Amino acid sequence: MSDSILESIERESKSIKDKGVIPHLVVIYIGDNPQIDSYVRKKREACERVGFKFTLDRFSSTVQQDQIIKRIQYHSQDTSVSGIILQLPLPEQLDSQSLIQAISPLKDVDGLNPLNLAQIFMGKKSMFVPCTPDGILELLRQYGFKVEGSNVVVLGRSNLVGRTIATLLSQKNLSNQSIQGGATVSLIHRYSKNTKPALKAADLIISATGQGGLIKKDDIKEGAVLIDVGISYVKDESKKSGVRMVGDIDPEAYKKAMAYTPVPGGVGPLTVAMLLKNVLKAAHLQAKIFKPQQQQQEKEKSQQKS
Ligand SMILES: Nc1nc(=O)c2c([nH]1)NC[C@@H]1CN(c3ccc(C(=O)N[C@@H](CCC(=O)O)C(=O)O)cc3)C=[N+]21
Repeated sequence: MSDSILESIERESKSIKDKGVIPHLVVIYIGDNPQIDSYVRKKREACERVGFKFTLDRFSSTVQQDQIIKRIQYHSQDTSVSGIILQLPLPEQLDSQSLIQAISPLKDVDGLNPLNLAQIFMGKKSMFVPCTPDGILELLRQYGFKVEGSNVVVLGRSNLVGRTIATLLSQKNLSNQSIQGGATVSLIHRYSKNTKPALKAADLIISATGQGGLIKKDDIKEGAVLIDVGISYVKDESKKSGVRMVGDIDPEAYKKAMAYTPVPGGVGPLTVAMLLKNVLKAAHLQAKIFKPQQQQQEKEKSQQKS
C-alpha cells in the first residue's frame, strides 16, 4: 500500500512540478540516536523516490529553545519550503508544544499544530491529519473494515498516534472524510486497570506503546484485526546492529487474527507515504496562497524599475 501511495504521489506531483514548484520537506532533528537516524533516512529516501526536495536541519541535544524557534520561523517564512516536521521526542530542556506552535499551520505536515489538531477533535476537516492515524484510516478503508459499531481498543495516548486515532474512529464523520467512523473506542494507557476484558472484546486493536510483545495471543479474540504501531528493540546477535526491531504485538497473536500489520514492514512505511501526501498537499496550498502574492511583489518591483 505504501508503495502504491508513493507512486500516486509521484504522478500527482507532476502538475505542480510543471509549474516550477518542487515540494520540499524540512525535517528538524535534535540530538543523536541511531534509531531516529533510520526514520529520518526513510523520509529522505521517500522524498528522493518521488522527486521532492528534502532538507535535514540538525542540532545537538544541548541546543536552546529560542534557537530552534528561530529556525522554525525561518523555514515557515521560506517560500521554497512546503512542509516542516519536528522529529519527536525532544531533549528535556525543550518544550515541544511551543516549538510545534511556531510551525506555520500551512506547513504543519505532521498535523500537530493546535490549529490543525483541534479541528480533528472538534470533528471538523483538518488541513493535515497526523500521518500515522491517516495511514491507519487509509488501511481500514482499502481493506473494507467496517468501523461503525465496532469495538476498538487503542493502546497509548500520544497526540501523534493514540489519542488522535481514538478520537477519529469514535466520530461519525471523520475529518479526512474517506471512511465512516462510529466505533466504540477504549483508550488504554499505563494507568489503566483490568484491561483484559476490553482487549478480548476488541474487533480492532491499535497499539502504539513501544512495549515489545505487550499483547499476547491469549489477550485477543479469534478474528480480531491487529494494527501494530509500536517500535522497540530487542538484543539480536545475528544482526549487524546487535538489535532487532519488534512491535507491541507478539507475532504468535497473528495466528488468531483476521488481519494484521507487522513491525517492521507495516505502519512505518505507510506513515512515511502519508507524510509525503501531506507535503504535496502543503505545496498545493502554498502555490495557491503564496504565488499570487509573489507575483504581485514581482509586478510591483518591475513597475518601480520602469
Ligand atoms: N514529528 C514526528 N513525526 C513522525 O512521523 C515521527 C516522529 N516525530 N518521531 C518518530 C516516529 C517514528 N516514525 C517512523 C517512521 C518510519 C518508520 C519506518 O519506515 N519503519 C520501517 C523500518 C525502519 C528501519 O528499518 O529501521 C518499518 O517499520 O518497516 C518507522 C517509524 C515517524 N515518527
